[in-house]
Amino acid sequence: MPGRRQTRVSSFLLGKREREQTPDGINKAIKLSTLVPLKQETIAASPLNADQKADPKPFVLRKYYPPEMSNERAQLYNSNVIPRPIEVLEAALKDTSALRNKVPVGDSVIHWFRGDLRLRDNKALSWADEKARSKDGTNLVAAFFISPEDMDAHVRSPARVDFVLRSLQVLKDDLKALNIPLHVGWVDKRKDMCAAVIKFAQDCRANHISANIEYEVDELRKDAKLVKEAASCGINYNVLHDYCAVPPGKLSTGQGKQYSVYTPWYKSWLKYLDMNRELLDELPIPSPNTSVACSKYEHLFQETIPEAPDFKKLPDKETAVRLQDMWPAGEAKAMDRLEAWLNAKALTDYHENRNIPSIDGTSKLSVHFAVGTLSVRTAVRLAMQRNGNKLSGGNKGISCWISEVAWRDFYKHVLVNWPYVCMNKPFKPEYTNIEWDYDPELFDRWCKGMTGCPIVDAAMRQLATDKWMHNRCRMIVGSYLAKDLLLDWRLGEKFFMEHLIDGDFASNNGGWGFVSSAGVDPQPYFRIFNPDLQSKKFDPSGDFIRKWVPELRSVVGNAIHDPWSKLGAKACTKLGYPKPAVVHGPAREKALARYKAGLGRDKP
Ligand SMILES: Cc1cc2nc3c(=O)[nH]c(=O)nc-3n(C[C@H](O)[C@H](O)[C@H](O)COP(=O)(O)OP(=O)(O)OC[C@H]3O[C@@H](n4cnc5c(N)ncnc54)[C@H](O)[C@@H]3O)c2cc1C
Repeated sequence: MPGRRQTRVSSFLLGKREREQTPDGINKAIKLSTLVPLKQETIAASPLNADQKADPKPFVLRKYYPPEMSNERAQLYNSNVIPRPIEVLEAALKDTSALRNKVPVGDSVIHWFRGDLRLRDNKALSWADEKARSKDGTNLVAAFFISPEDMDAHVRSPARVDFVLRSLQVLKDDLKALNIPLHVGWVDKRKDMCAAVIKFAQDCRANHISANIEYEVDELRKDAKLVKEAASCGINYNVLHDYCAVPPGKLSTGQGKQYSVYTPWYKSWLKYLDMNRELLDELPIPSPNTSVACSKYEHLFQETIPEAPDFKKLPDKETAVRLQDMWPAGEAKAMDRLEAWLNAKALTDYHENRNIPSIDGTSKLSVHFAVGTLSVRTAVRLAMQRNGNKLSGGNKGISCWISEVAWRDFYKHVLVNWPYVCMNKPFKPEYTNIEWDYDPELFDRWCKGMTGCPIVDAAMRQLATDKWMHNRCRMIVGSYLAKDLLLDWRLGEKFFMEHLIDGDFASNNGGWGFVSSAGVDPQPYFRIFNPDLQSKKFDPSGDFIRKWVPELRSVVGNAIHDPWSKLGAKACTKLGYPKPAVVHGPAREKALARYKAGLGRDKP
């Protein structure tokens, strides 16, 4: 194919996650010289003309390019030589506990909202409420800080940013009804976040700040820093586990290690929750501030929710209105959706239909879990109650749904225990050695849903329009990218984050690890999806393809799954449907050979 570039690029990263922190003496393996020069703007991946020179860095997409961590360094986390960021946070809490325990209540208590944009069933918010109510005249004050640099570093999609801002408006109104002000601050540089939070607390004469723990590496480090800096100012910064039904670190194998395979982890998750049902107890919404006491915060009540920074704005009004209709924001809408789902026949049929993308057979609650407008505890508790108080067994659809919700916990546990997955490092370090193709034309076709593989194209176009993709399709397009196209899976991972409304680091990274085989093992075997068979099995009628690929709407029967070989080039050209980018059989052989070579063993 003219202009096609085949370039091996393994020494730089494909998006910023984490700059490697380099405690003295243990960062020798990191070659800082491999850093790619800074570049601010996204470079669109586009085909080259035959006479254009191949760019050795076709996928330099973002401004931060820390080098990929060495396998040796990743191993240092596994062998407990480098403390995990959660351990650093725990140590900071422990070291400052004497100081923090002595802090008097103050004029107000701050709750810092982050990925928990709700009042109901919110651990740290409840703690702050209790603290505020422990002294007469103390107010509960809420805060949220927008940082464009954080949005950039976490690769937030404009759709997700928009959803968060809409949810903040709802939250502000709900809090106002309780006389609780919500301050939405703006912090340009993420390095200034701790200072901004402390300053806000001091302005409100607050001695206590609460927040729920976020598990991404940079967030854990930020919290550890804030615990110490706040303590040195006489402020108690208290963080609690809230984002999982079972907090990370609670489950371990017989050898005391974190599980890396889902099924035994899930059995342990069920057992733990059964033995500790109180973990699912609902926490009350905060009690109101007295209007007299909080009148001094009038200026905070008057504040408006800022707009998204320019680089995270939706492209136009029409898209904004469409997403608003499709994904109503805020806690009340999350509960409406959960309640409707718990009463829907689709829930009891979930085990049978959840893999069929043409059926509306899943909850579509992921965006609410991602931004915290819904607590996972609430969802599991209510589903369990609907299932005769059983977490497993009982109704097949309901127990299957609970087991899917558990995947979300699983990937957060993985992230906490193997923090290097947050640093562009595959869970299985040996997968670093796979030689990926970095072909801009193939990547461009995948992104645009123009691969000539109908089920892949339908799914990618669903993502472009709805900012959401069905789970089965996420697996199909992921496997197609990493195995049929042999493109670096991290390109796909990043593209998903840039577009999904429900983009969540742990679940996305876990999903991409699964489809590329470089992640934790859901099944202990290597597999390459055959997109044609997947299409026939999970979209047997072809309705999903017809919905999203208008070029193929008139195609009847099984030809819809593989039109170029069934209808021929002439007919497909007439329909305007692209020629397949690769043929699955040879692509599969090539992928197997590449994986075997990279892993240095007979079988991948
Ligand atoms: C390559 C890939 C990338 C993914 N990226 C994300 C992501 O960025 N954010 C995200 O929330 N999910 C992600 N998932 C998981 C899953 O596809 C979505 O959670 C699901 O499609 C959301 O739709 P739903 O709410 O209707 O799910 P339902 O089927 O109704 O499931 C209920 C909830 O369970 C959780 N869940 C279900 N399946 C999974 C799973 N495989 N992994 C983790 N959690 C799960 C979700 O919170 C979901 O909302 C990814 C999966 C793959 C294979």
